[in-house]
Amino acid sequence: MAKGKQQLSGAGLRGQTAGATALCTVGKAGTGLTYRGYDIRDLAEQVSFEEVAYLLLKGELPTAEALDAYRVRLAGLRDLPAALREVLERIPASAHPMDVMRTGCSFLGTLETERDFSQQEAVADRLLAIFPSIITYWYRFSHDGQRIDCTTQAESLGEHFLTCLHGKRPDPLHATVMNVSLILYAEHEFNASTFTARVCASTLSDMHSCITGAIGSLRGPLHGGANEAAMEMLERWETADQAERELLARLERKEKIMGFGHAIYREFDPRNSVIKDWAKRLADNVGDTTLYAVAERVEAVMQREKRLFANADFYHAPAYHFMGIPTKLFTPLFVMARTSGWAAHVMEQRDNNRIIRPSADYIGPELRPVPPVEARG
Ligand SMILES: CC(=O)SCCNC(=O)CCNC(=O)[C@H](O)C(C)(C)COP(=O)(O)OP(=O)(O)OC[C@H]1O[C@@H](n2cnc3c(N)ncnc32)[C@H](O)[C@@H]1OP(=O)(O)O
Ligand SMILES: O=C([O-])CC(=O)C(=O)O
Repeated sequence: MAKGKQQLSGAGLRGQTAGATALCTVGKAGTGLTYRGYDIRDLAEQVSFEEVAYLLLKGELPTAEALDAYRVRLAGLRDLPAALREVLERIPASAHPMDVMRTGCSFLGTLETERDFSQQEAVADRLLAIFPSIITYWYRFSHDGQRIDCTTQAESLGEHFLTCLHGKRPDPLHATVMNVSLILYAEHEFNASTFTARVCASTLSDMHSCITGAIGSLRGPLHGGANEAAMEMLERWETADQAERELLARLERKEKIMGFGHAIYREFDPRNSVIKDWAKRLADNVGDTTLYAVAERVEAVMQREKRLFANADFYHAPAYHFMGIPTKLFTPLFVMARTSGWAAHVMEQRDNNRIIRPSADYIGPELRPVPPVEARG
């Protein structure tokens, strides 16, 4: 019993420092979020996702000239190799899009293997540029039988995604929200998926393996999968009152409510108010009278009943929905953004590496003899 308790108190490595980073601070003084010293709210208001990716991967915000060159570079890396297209065409429509992202990343690693670490920035740029093409090519082929052209001239990664998905240039409001969303999701210190990437990097593995592992970690509903799970919950409810009644019943049954709570933030998630404002604008834009109101009621009830706040995933659900993005593609969007942070962490880990290998408290049986097979059971 004492051992079990000890185990629980250390569960999830909560509160333990597991390394150093110059990339990001989460929850300093209980609240804020910064990327390389810049406040997330300033970044979300003033720059593009491409600038943030450059900041994370290369250390500083780009000059105007460097940014132009970076945009052109990323746009030139969007196309899919024929062999990858063939693989994507074989994945059924019933597959989860996160499995498509994981497979696409892993397969690309067989075609464009990172042979040595001098290629790391090139691999990171390629992954950033190609993920929107991977997911939309598969989605459009498996759902509509269409082989889309992934070489759009869209200026930004977000617009490229929306153009490929919907087959037309996006509404400027959607392009703006997508940009903000990608910035909010870009980086978050030693969260589970980034830590996965760093553990993998610490063995001196290749970039595709690190990112493939990170995608697997992000997929779960306790992490990135919460935006999809939040949407599935919200769309069941037709009015705010119904939402409140059924939410209270879920809480009574001690169910976890996806999109609420956080391992590090204690008072609020600074990304929430940003994406919430944009979700409201999108709701007004589409004339929504239900979903946003339901989401606001859920947020209020969670605060009142559990003192739990909405995290970055919660209002991303209605925001993406209002932009006509299928629910199953919500977490892949998180991948598209977080690839910048993951790759930056892989590079940082490689810069000052020691294999990550913690210890465990042993709670199994004492030393004992191996019984012969006929004596077991
Ligand atoms: C972008 C992101 O990845 S943000 C995270 C996205 N994930 C989610 O939204 C999933 C729902 N949330 C959760 O499961 C958790 O809040 C996590 C995984 C984010 C953090 O987990 P922890 O650090 O273990 O949470 P924490 O220690 O703060 O939990 C405290 C208590 O609140 C409860 N709690 C935490 N979150 C929730 C929730 N969303 N719904 C109901 N109860 C909750 C816990 O069960 C725990 O109760 P207990 O003390 O009775 O066991
Ligand atoms: O930091 C975490 O544990 C989860 C999170 O919010 C993120 O990865 O964006």
